[in-house]
Amino acid sequence: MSSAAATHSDPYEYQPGFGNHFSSEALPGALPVGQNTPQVCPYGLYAEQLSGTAFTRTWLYRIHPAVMAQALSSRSSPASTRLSIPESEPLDFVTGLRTIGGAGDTALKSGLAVHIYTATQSMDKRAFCNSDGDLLIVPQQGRLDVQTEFGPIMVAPNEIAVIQRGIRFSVGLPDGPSRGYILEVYDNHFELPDLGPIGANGLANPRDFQTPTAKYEHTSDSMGDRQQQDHSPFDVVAWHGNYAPYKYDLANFNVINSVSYDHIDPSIFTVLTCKSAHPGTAVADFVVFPPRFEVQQHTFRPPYFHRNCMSEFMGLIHGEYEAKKGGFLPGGASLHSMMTPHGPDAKTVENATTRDLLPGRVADNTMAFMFESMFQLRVTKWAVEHKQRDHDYYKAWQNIPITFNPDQI
Ligand SMILES: O=C(O)Cc1cc(O)ccc1O
Ligand SMILES: [Fe+2]
Repeated sequence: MSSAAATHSDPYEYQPGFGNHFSSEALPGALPVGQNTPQVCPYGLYAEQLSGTAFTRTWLYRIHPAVMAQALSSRSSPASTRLSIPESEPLDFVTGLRTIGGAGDTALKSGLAVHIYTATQSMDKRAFCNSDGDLLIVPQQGRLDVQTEFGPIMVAPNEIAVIQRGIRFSVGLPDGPSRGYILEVYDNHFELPDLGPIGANGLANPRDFQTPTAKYEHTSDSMGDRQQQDHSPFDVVAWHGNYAPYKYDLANFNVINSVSYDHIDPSIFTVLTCKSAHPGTAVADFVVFPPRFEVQQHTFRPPYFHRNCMSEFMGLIHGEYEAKKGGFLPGGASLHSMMTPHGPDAKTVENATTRDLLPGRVADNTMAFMFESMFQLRVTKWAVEHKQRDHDYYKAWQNIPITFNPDQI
């Protein structure tokens, strides 16, 4: 931490070098030693991560998390909402589909979209085929009985289904009114993440993915969406190949995490990824926050405060999300756009900084998820103006205790 020679016109101190890992303290001992996210930071500061890319990031130790400044402005940009099912409206999976936002261009096969569906009716003699991209469907309420050209898939809340570009399907609602979330990617297919040093097993294991078996319908009823036809599109009697829909039960996710100290980047919870052409970045990652043990010592265990170079769309399938217990409801959704400060709410902070760090569970019976993208999502007018948008979301961070004490050390 040497300083470059100050000239008379420049009174400030600097750290020399280009692209180094720098570090700087305005008060001695303000940087935590040997870890990024202590349970309580020196001087009562808060840890906040600012990421520039997957490979460039800096930890800031500050008096107020950046989200508090934003909370003061009436134009707070993190957005949160809860979706209700319009029970009296006859909507099926396709007519009940609404787009929250997206980026890119289907014509160039580049980008993604985030949708939600609320449906009250099964698709009746109607089939759907998406030519734009692959769909990752996350039911939140009600099973989906998905008839595909490859055979049927029954997908329940806490399971996901992937239906790729061009595959015809029709959705029945065996449990009545249903809702859920959809991630659509235009570029590539979803893949399992590279496991790197994790090795051969862990996270979502290949054996737990389930692809349907052939089942055909031989009818002469008319069926079709924009296209009419006098027979069922589900008349495939046999098939083989490596392009087929599948489902996956999130309860099978083999959770890997820190068993010593510090909060790990949530990329460790990636179920599926749609890679971009740039190493280390994804068109979209599908990430889950499952029930698990938490054992990290001398650590602030919940998600840390951060400003991310990726866009984060989150939903909750059931239970409570660890960073906003009670403040984020099943069927809700939040969007923290690129570089928008966010983090745990005031209650979570208070508990996490004062609790005994005994080994314990991160809430049982919970499943939150995140669609995380390298792209900046443009939000639709429909979503921005939705009457259930939570305009009080910023209040989650208003009462974070300011614990800074410069005389502490
Ligand atoms: O914002 C969130 O709640 C998602 C999230 C979780 C986590 O454990 C670390 C970073 C992150 O963005
Ligand atoms: Fe986040």
